Amino acid sequence: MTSREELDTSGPNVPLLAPTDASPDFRDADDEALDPDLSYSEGWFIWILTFSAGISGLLFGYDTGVISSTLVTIGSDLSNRPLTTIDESLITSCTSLFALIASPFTGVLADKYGRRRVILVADILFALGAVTQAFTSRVWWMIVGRSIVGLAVGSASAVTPLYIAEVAPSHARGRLVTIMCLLITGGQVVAYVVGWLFSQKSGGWRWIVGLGAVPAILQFAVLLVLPETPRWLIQAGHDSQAVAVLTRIYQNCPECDRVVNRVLCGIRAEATQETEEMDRSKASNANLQWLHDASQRTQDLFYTGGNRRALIIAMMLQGLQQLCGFNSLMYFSGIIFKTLSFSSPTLTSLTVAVTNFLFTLLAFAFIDRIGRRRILLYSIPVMVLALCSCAISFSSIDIAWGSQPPTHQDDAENHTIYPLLILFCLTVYTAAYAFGLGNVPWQQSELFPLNVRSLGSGLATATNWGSNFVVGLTFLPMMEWMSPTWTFVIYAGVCAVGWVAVHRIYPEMSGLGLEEVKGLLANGWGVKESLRRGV
Ligand SMILES: O[C@H]1[C@H](O)[C@@H](O)[C@H](O)[C@@H](O)[C@H]1O
Repeated sequence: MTSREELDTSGPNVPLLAPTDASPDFRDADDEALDPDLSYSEGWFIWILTFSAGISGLLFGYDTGVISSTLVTIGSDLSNRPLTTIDESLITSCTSLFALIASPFTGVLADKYGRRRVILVADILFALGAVTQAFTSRVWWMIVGRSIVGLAVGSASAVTPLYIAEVAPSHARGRLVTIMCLLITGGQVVAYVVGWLFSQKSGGWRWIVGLGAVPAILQFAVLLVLPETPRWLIQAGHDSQAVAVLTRIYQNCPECDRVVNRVLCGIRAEATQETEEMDRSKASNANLQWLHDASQRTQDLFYTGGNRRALIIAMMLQGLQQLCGFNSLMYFSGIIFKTLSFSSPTLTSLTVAVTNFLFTLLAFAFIDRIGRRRILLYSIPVMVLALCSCAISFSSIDIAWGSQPPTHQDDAENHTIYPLLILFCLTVYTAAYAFGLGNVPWQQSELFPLNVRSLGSGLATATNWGSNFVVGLTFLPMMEWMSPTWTFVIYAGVCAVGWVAVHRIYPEMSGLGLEEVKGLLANGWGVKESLRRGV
């Protein structure tokens, strides 16, 4: 372990540059000239770090995607009876509920023990949850297994984007975090395919859920040899290790030493400021210091204007990502397509999952070029149009939406062009969602300064899971009690309100260093400054 004082002699042999400060004019000409990021392609090391951490995304996608096929293939294998509606609701929603519980705590743990260790613990939980589900013969143990997976998904979804954002060079941060989203949506496609392959086999559902343990074990093994993020290492006082990691990250950069120093200065300035603040307020009992620090961070998050604004933006985006209703398709598209008389509802549902994956791939290619804000402002109106067209199409067919199972009032009437039109609208909606809202909110970590980053990310992730839980719980009742037309009109309304919020308060973050964002939000929402700067 190396102390901060040792760093100046152990770091790269160039003079230290002044750290970027929190001035509203957050990026000066000198920064541009020195920008490490604009003219080189990142090396293999950063890709290894990103993909290794991103396996959590695959697990997240797989474990949320398998539920629909699992439920329809369990039959009477659990507790020697068919699943009741309550069983099905509990098995489905306990995962989001426990993810909601885990995510804010993850923030505190990731500060104390490090980002990587939290991912390792999540892997153990993923594997434990998968094995519990695969070997159980009781409904209650199935619920326990799904809840353990929920804890894993909640912590992994909070800490993985944080890990990736903290290791990524700023010019590629958007793309690298989007890899996690790519793996989430890829995991959902794999889940649908595995579900389809095993659904005909007796007891096939045990394989469907049990296979979730494999990527978890793989990730555990890989992450054991990979490093912590440079930002956490500096915060924890391991400066020489941070220098080593940064040097490997920027190895392809023409002015590697200079760039490493610049990044290091920015991080150190933030870490030092935080240490000074923490030193000023010591807990009376040393054993409770971590609790004291956590409460100090919480106060800092809520009472410092810039941090509070960052939290509002992050929570707003995560809430919007879920309340726009996309996961109702993920969980219930089979039921929707069955009601619309498609001959193979599961195969039709696969179009949703595949479209989601392909357009996340497109976002991966464009996010750093178009910018986060602009991508949302372009894609949300398409979602609104698609949802409204969907609502109109639903109003044109005569469907009585019963809960178990949905029934048709008049089958002949439903065999019209409208089911195809609805499929088309839902595909367009999915494409627009995947291009924007499906991934931009996961860029959340870049909004927060170091001292409140993991707590802020944890709370934003909790908003995601809370809203996910609400949509999962309310979609079928809304379809039944309010009609499909009004359900989709409400989702369109949420998207429209969300567009206005994005337009007013979400500044463009593309290309900014993590330490520079603080300056942008310090005195206001920073929208105008960010647009003046351009992406
Ligand atoms: O970013 C992901 C992705 O869009 C998934 O398809 C969706 O199921 C998740 O809820 C979301 O967080």
